[in-house]
Formats: sequence, C-alpha cells, structure tokens
Amino acid sequence: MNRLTTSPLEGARLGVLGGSGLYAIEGLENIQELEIDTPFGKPSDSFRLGTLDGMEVVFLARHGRNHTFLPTEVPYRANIWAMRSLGVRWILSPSAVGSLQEQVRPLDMVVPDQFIDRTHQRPLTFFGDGAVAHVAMADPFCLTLSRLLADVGESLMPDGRQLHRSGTYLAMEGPAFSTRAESKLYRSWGCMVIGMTNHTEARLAREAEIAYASLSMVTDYDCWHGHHDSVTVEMVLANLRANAQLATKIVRETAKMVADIRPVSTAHNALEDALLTAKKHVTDKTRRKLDLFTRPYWGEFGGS
Ligand SMILES: CSC[C@H]1O[C@H](OP(=O)(O)O)[C@H](O)[C@@H]1O
Ligand SMILES: Nc1ncnc2[nH]cnc12
Repeated sequence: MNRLTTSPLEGARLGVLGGSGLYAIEGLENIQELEIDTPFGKPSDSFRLGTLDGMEVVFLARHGRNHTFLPTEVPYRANIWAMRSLGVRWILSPSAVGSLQEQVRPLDMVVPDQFIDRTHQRPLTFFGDGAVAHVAMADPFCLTLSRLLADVGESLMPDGRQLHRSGTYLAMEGPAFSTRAESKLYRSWGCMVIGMTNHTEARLAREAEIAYASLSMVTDYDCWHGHHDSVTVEMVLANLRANAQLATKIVRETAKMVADIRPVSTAHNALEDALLTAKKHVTDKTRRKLDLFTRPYWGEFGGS
C-alpha cells in the first residue's frame, strides 16, 4: 500500500457546519458562494467560502439556510464530500443539544468525546458498491481539534457558565424529541447530551479523512428533569439566540488557532489501514465515486 509522502494540510481549509439557529457566520469576509454537485447528490445549500480571521473557511448550514431539511433528510454524504472537494481537512460543528445531566446546564457548552448512535434511517458510509473499508471510530471526534476548541472555549466562557471538555453525545433519529422513558434510559447509560446530527457527520468525516469536533450548545434539559419544562423548539431557539454570539466568538478564535497550528490529526490518514478491498477488484464506477478520498492509497483514478 502507498504511504503518504507529502503533508495533506498544505492549503487546507476549515469547514464550519452551522446547526439549528446558525445559518451564517459573522465575520466571514470576501465571500464566494459555490453550488457543488457530488456523486452523493446535492448538498443542503450553497457553500460560503471566505476568510475568517486569517483562516480560509467554508461555511454550510446543515439544515439549509432556511432550515428545510429534517435531521434525517440532511444530505450528510453530499455535505461532507463537497467539503472535502473544497480542501477542507478540519470541521467545527456548532450544534444544539439537550442536557441529560443535572450539572450540564442550559447555556453551558460541551465538547463531546464519544457517541452512542440510536439513528436508524441514514447512510453512514461512502463505501459499499464493491469497495469495503472499516475506519477506526474508538475516538470518534478528533482529539487534537477538540482539545484546541475546548481550550479556546473555556477561556471565553462567561462567569457562571461552564464548558464541559468531554461527554457522550446520544444521537437520536428525530424529528420528534425523546419520550421520557428514552431520556431516562440514555441518562442511565451515562450520556451527557442528546442531539440528532453530529454522529452521522463524524462517521462520514472520518472516512473522508477530515478532523471533526463539535461545539455542543446546551439549550434544554430534554424531558427527564423534574423541575424544568420539557424541551420545545421555542426553548431551543431562545437559548441558541442567547448563545449565538459566544459560539461565533469561540469558532472565530479556534479558526485563528487552526490557521497558526494547522493541527495534524489521526483522522487525516484514517483510510491508510482501513481499505480492505484491493483496487483491482473495484469497479470504475465505484473508484470514481471514492477517488477524492482513496487517491493517496489507490492512486488517482484515470478511468472514464
Ligand atoms: C431545533 S431542536 C432539534 C434540532 O436541533 C439540533 O440541531 P443541530 O444538531 O443541527 O444543531 C438537533 O440535532 C436537531 O436537529
Ligand atoms: N433535547 C433535545 N433532543 C434532541 N435534539 C436536541 N437539540 C436541542 N435539544 C435537543
């Protein structure tokens, strides 16, 4: 198998996947709008390319800028493929989550380090159609990027509000919120927060060799808490509005750090030991679809 010889990070960009309530990013300059088509269909919206405090950034609203995609319907594969095609090698994902633990309060932030996946209606891989790969997911978020994000976030949290540096994100299908029995079950599993989008993105980002980290903004106590109202969209949006400026500040400061450090991640060569099918057994159609990711290992695909 060929080994990587050049740095994959020269000229690499930072992607930002804006979640619920975050449909643009303040401070992005020299914006270019790009429509991208992919072998996995059309992404959620056009991409906004620009510079954010010295870093080249690509922004996408994951539910579309008018919030028209359910969590199940978000074209995750197209979004991640397109990000990679634009040279993105790091993704920050500011997202709304409910809290499953008393000490994790609305308006706190979490940089999660684990997932439990309870989604069941989504494609979770770019592979298949005759090409098999098994990437490592023991650490599903990039440890290096998450540490950077948590350091920056912690330094910017106002008094009385906390950034939690680790925790398990329970990924549910939605769109309805959980039942009380489910919420209590997830608590008993030790999960810290609950959301509907990040796990799917992290899985695909890993296959696309993109480092992924989440800035999970706590908006509610889901529905398990005896003394707090159960989650509603209104509650989520009100707390997101209250947190939007801080989230933007954290993303901007982290972008500066990424520009300076250009952190290397194990995600950047996740396919190196993951590809199982020898390329001679893979059809041209599948090679073409996967070429963006498999090029360093299988060589550039020259077929028609
Ligand atoms: C608006 S409440 C449910 C919605 O909020 C979260 O969105 P995102 O992860 O895109 O910030 C959650 O995952 C649901 O999609
Ligand atoms: N309680 C909750 N459950 C699922 N997704 C959410 N996003 C924000 N709050 C949520």
